[in-house]
Amino acid sequence: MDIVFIEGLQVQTTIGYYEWEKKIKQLLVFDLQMGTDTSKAAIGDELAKTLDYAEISTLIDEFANANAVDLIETLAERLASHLINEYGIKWLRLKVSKPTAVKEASAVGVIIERGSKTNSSNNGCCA
Ligand SMILES: Nc1nc2c(c(=O)[nH]1)N=C([C@H](O)[C@@H](O)CO)CN2
Repeated sequence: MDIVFIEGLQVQTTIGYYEWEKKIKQLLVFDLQMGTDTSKAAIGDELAKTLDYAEISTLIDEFANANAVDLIETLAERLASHLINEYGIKWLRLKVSKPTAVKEASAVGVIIERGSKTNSSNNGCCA
């Protein structure tokens, strides 16, 4: 399986459990790996046949700003689900970091993996 990735995508948004957090914007950083077959785009040199990382970066910014939630777990889960449904992604790994949340740490956050890397056309054998 090939991967299209986005690393260090910075998004300012409203996120947090505490009341004071609901009145401000804070920095989130997104790292995303999406399993795909990049050869389909490479054969004809066609953007339409791959996952457009620029389009998906814009989508992540808009999604985070349209979905104010308490926990980064909730944002990560909803975003992963949206990407899988919208782009037919079979497997993804999403890291959401909140760099300013704990002053003693450079970043805190969550990493989730959804879907399967197994190629369904070979009956689960020998991925
Ligand atoms: N596992 C998590 N722990 C915490 C979260 C979170 O989203 N997931 N959020 C907070 C607060 O919003 C915090 O960021 C305020 O500094 C605390 N712990």
